[in-house]
Amino acid sequence: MISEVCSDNLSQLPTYLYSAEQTRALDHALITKLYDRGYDLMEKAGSAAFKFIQQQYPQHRSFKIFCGKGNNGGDGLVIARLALESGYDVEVIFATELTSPEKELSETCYLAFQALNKLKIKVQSFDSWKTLQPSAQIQTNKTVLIDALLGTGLSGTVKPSYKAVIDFINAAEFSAVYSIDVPSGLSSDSGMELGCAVHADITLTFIGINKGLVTGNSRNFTGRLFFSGLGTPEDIYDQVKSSTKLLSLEEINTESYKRKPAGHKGDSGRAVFIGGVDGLNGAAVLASEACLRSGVGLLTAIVGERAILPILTRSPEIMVQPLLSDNTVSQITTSLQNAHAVCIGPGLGKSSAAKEAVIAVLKQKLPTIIDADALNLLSENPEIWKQHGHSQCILTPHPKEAARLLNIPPESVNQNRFLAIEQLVDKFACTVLLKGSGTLISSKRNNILVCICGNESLSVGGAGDTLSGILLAALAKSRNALNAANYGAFVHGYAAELASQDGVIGVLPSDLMPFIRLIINKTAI
Ligand SMILES: NC(=O)C1=CN([C@@H]2O[C@H](COP(=O)(O)OP(=O)(O)OC[C@H]3O[C@@H](n4cnc5c(N)ncnc54)[C@H](OP(=O)(O)O)[C@@H]3O)[C@@H](O)[C@H]2O)[C@@H](O)CC1
Ligand SMILES: [K+]
Repeated sequence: MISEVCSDNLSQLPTYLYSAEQTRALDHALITKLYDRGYDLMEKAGSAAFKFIQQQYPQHRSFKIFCGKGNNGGDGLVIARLALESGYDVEVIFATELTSPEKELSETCYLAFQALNKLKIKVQSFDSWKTLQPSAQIQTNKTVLIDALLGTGLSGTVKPSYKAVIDFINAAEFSAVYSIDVPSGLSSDSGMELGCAVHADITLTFIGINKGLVTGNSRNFTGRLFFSGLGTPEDIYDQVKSSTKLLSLEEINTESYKRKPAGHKGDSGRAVFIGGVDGLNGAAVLASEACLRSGVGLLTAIVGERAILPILTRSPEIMVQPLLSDNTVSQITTSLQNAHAVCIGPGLGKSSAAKEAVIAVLKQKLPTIIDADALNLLSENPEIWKQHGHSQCILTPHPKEAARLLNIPPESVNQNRFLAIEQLVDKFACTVLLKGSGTLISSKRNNILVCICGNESLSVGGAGDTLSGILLAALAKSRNALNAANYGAFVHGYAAELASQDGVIGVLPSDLMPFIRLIINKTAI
């Protein structure tokens, strides 16, 4: 069975995600158990890929198959043979010159090459193919380009000869670009392009889903991502332990989010939000409303003066007070007396009152969400966390905030989000939610969840504030930081998808509110 890797299919997808090395171990275990040779598995992968292309593009009878010299290229050669046997018009183009196939191709790829050779098809190198057909004459209409250049075996920056091919593919206007296993050039470990990568319309990946296909920049390249387990038996997966999981509702205990029929407001969680000072008032409005729509029982918002009126106008249910600049500590200590959870940071600013507020909050040792400016205050004043940090916190950095917390350049976070979250968890010993496409959540070493819900509608100001509000309600109700982080990320991302039904552009974080409510009512059962 082939399933699309998307929020609607989470229950059908495998639980674990794998590194390139782990995928190789899975392949090896599978070949040892079920097949005589790696080539039989390649036949299976190629055949699944060919059938899927036929299904996706029934009108297209022309394939241009770009191959590398490893097993990813071998998959392409199997597709080429099957397509020729089915009467398709096929061209096979190797990225570089092939002078001695037996020596240059991987062992398994060479077997696929020999099988294809029996059909007497001419295999060309990219350079000679390009010379013979100036780009103006290259037939792209009704032609599917199959990208079998590089798969999980890519290491280091893409070599110039391959980059030239990838640049050509991205510039040409084929009807569709279909990547086998991984868009060539994308790291299947980090989700970042290694110099360049193919922009696919569809990617079909096999056996295990690579971690790099669901986070980082992967969505810029994979197009729609599909997965086929190729009938791999369950016990093969038991042989390769992964510490990274796909976040689905099965990972979340939604029991605490239910309403008791005879419950009262305190049972639904008492929460306090601190932030939204003047100039940044909107953060408080969005976070407060998202918190209410996420079902919190009672919310107090301690905010800048100018946020009071808009908050009360939108949501008179909220108890609002101005954040005092001269008596911050006692104000916060009093407000938190009966609270189940607190969120500090969105629109907080970095004034001395803000710093005092962060310390006062941490001293209470309550379940706490630390976001935005509160994170920056921790970066600039590391002694605050050293003295007052605790494990019931959720830190919610975006990559730049994460870089500041770790005192490393932002590129280092982006190049390896999985490593960055491990370092954050090591350093802060609490739950961390690393924002970005394919949100990562972790509360202990060797245990990372990847949330694939959400889309580019969230790349606007205010999206993070809305997430903070959802997390605050979840934390006030569950009082379990990891569970609340998982649920909050799921609800926020999925609400963004539902709010984007007419397109992702122009969706406002405030548009998410009815969908937040809808998802919580549907899932907290
Ligand atoms: N295992 C199995 O049985 C099955 C595996 N399957 C398939 O195999 C794929 C994995 O195959 P793989 O391990 O052979 O690696 P692959 O992705 O083809 O890359 C190796 C090639 O890339 C090259 N290369 C590397 N770095 C480079 C760079 N920076 N820039 C440029 N080139 C670079 C490298 O060249 P070299 O460095 O050796 O000169 C070598 O030629 C997997 O994704 C799936 O599609 C399926 O058929 C199921 C069965
Ligand atoms: K590929």
